[in-house]
Amino acid sequence: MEHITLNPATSARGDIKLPGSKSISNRVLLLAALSAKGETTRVRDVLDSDDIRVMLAALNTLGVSVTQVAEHDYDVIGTGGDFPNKDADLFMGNAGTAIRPLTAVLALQNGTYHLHGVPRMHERPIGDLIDALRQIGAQVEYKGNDGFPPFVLSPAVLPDGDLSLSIKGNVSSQFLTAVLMAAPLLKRTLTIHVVDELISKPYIEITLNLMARFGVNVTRNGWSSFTIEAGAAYTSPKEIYVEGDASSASYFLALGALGGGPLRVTGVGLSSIQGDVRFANALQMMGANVMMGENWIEVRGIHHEDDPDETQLKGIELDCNHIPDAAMTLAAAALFAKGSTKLTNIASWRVKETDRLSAMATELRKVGATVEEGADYIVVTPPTKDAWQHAAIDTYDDHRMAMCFSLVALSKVGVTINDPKCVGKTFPTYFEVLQSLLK
Ligand SMILES: O=C(O)C1=C[C@@H](OP(=O)(O)O)[C@@H](O)[C@H](O)C1
Ligand SMILES: C=C(OP(=O)(O)O)C(=O)O
Repeated sequence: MEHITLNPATSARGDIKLPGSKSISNRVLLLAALSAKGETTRVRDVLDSDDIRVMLAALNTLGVSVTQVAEHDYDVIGTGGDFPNKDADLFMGNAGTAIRPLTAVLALQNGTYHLHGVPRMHERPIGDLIDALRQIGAQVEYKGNDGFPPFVLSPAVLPDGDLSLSIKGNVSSQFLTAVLMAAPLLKRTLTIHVVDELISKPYIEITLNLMARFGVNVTRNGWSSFTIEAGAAYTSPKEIYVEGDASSASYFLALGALGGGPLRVTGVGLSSIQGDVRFANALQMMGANVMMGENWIEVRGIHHEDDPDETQLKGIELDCNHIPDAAMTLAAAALFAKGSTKLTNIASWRVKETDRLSAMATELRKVGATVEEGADYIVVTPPTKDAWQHAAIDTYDDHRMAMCFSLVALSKVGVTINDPKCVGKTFPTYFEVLQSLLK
């Protein structure tokens, strides 16, 4: 198996420009494609990674004009919400931000579409979204297991008059995002009722913010209902910049905290629309020194009084429902803290790229930590000074497992990461950027 060994490093410092946000790139590419017919949107600073390639390839197959005009910039021509190709087979890889919104949009295209992905995608739930879409007439036939891809969408049969549906929010917020983004295609007033507790709420704020940038304002009643009026239609903002990826920022911010810093990331900051910028607050709770500008975040560690080479973070207890992706980075940073760290309300970890609660517990133990794995929480107690082990970390085809465990390079034993190329899902150049910061 391919692997990368990171030798023990004593510090991490430097300045990096973040790659574009996965969540924003995929939303904006789709919204640009749904904008008024013939309008061109120049989308700048798009992330170059597997998940975005899945969206770009799907739009291309669907007959949308998407032209790369510079390394990270694309011109997308609006279709008025009506894709030219009405019959397509679409490979969705393992990209939640591609398959979920596209399912809702394609269910309303008056066409026939076969959606499928990698084997893990076929284990990731989508039933709550399909159930919601069926309430407004979507025609969906599962081709494997009910509630999971693969499936075939056929032309919807819409009921008359104003529409409403109920959607469950407790497995993934991407289902609500998908229905919100597709709603203007109905050209009827749609009211969405959210049942059960909605998780990962900040991602809904990203969705609403970007829909507004494309001219669609959603009326909301807190987190319980959302209404999109009949006259809503996407219009192109002509040009839009994708922020840096706040989840990718978390690895570097943690490195700065553990490796002394100063470590500055540019691309996200006070004006970010991504919830994962709040990872910086969690690091602050652990004792790191954090500064933020509009478009940058800088972190320094707190040095141990007796040993200036050691940073001294402290364990925390935190409800991480609002930062499900960056929370994984806290679990890895917890290896270096004084005392235990308990991360709660993270049941969704089990249905992502892998069962992340189980994978995280297994790999943290290999390094020497004591770990308690609950149904929806994890408690990490760091190894004692002599209990650190150099481990070969399995990554379960999960980019975040690989990136999180790279923090262990700052221990006295270093770390080996198996199958490091899995970072291609969101950050293909991660290990090169990392090496430039470690000393
Ligand atoms: O909407 C989005 O862009 C995302 C929502 C989150 O998923 P859940 O809502 O399933 O927690 C997050 O984990 C994922 O990486 C991206
Ligand atoms: C959960 C993730 O991805 P997806 O968009 O496929 O849900 C992730 O990137 O951590």
